[in-house]
Amino acid sequence: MKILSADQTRAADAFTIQEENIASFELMERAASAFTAWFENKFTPTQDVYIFCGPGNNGGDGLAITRLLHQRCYTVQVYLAGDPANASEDFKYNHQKLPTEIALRHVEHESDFPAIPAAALVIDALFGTGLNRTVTGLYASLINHLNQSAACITAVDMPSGLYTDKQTPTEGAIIRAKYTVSFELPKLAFFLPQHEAYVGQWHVVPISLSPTFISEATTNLYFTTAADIQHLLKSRPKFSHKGLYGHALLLCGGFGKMGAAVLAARACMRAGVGLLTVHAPAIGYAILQNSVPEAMALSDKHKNHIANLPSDIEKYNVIGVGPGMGTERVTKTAIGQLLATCKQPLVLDADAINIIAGSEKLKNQLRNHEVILTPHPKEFERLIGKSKNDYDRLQDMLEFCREYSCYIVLKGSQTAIGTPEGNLYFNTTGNAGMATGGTGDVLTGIITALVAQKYTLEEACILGVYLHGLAADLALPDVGKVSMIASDLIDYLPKAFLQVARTSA
Ligand SMILES: NC(=O)C1=CN([C@@H]2O[C@H](COP(=O)(O)OP(=O)(O)OC[C@H]3O[C@@H](n4cnc5c(N)ncnc54)[C@H](OP(=O)(O)O)[C@@H]3O)[C@@H](O)[C@H]2O)[C@H](O)CC1
Ligand SMILES: [K+]
Repeated sequence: MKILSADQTRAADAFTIQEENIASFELMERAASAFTAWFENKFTPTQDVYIFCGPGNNGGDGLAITRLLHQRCYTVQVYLAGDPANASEDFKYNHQKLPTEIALRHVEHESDFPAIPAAALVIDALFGTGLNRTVTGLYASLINHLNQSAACITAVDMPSGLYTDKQTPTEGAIIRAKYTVSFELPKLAFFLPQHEAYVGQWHVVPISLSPTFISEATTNLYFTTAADIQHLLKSRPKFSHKGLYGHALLLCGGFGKMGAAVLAARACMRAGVGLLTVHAPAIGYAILQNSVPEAMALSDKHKNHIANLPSDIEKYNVIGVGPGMGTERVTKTAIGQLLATCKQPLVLDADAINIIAGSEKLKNQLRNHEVILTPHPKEFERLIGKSKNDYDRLQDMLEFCREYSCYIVLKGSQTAIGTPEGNLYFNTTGNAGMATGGTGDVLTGIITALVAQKYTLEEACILGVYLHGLAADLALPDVGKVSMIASDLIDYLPKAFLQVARTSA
């Protein structure tokens, strides 16, 4: 699914209004009704509601929501910050439609700020996608006043003070919402870790914006939904044999870190690879054969670290490298030999990335391969350098993907996938239980298995990241966020595959 910019959203509004031959206030009514449906599903009318409106259409939404919640027996107080003379047409329309028993109270001084009870519900309808400068003055004081209340804040469309799709100047005040309810499609700002405190948990409600406009809109920004995944998963013909599903090689493991190799190998098998061979240091041979009997094992001549490559490396159709591997000199030499000789697609993770990050020569050799890199933010920083903020980091990532013609899976609470063509895909599955050792090794095994099964590198990244997070979501009710371990993701991977297969049937 596409992520549209603020300008594109405004254009979508105009296109929809014209295409359906409706008035703009009718589209606003759709937005307000959709928000209200979400709100009343979340909160019962037992808590007082305080709604704060700006002078534009975000505020117009706020007035319409006031009316709709009042009709649903919520106790609502509504406040206007800003000059009503500057109000938008649709704001004025909804102002006239306010029930007479509801007074729109003007906030002109800090003394007009209402005391907000901790148990109250606040709806932030000050600014949305029309924010065009830093919030200062009375607006900033009001936002700070709301943030300092213990009330639960739900933002309409955007947390006021936050830009929709570019870096917000840090000196401005920004609403810290517990929930943000946006319309039709999520905003780019929702996917950036730096905004979590402002956006909170984001939700999107449909308002039937023109499908024609959306399908014709150009963007390089996407977020992955179950609908997107459905057509990706390949079905398996009745007369299948393991040769059809690839033979992967994993180069991984090291002294004291053989668990990473076991996790990657188990995940690779559970993700459907036909055959798997794991090449690990000699100390890992028995461990692998005992822990992952489904995989074949090769023992490096070196006892504790990977120092050599298998002699028949050309027989594998994908090579996953890195989990638990370490960065010993002998291993660096082996990585250099791999990049200089092998022709297969590579999935590079963890210490394989750290080794490459330390050598311009090795980095330049990425250009000669089909490569997926799966760094966490620290490994990313070693590889590409420190970015000023999350927007710059995404641009830096796309620049690297383009320059080295590779795919990057930047792991995080909403993993971002960059492609050589300059596209960005944000994942929507997963949870905080995944913040535990070994989950990256599991992802490497999954993506390696998908490439072995002839998914394109882009498909393997999108599908692998989605299934990895979905497995964690399926595990959550049974193991919880605190007790979740990497092995749970492997154990729930079959259910994740079955769930995606069911929806695609
Ligand atoms: N398809 C949809 O998503 C729909 C969204 N809707 C809602 O409409 C808003 C966008 O409304 P808009 O009127 O364009 O803008 P805002 O309401 O966000 O802002 C109002 C005006 O505020 C001024 N402004 C901007 N930044 C500041 C600031 N830092 N300090 C003070 N004032 C500011 C600006 O006017 P100026 O003349 O002062 O420049 C803004 O125009 C969207 O978010 C949704 O909530 C519709 O309901 C329809 C469908
Ligand atoms: K808002």
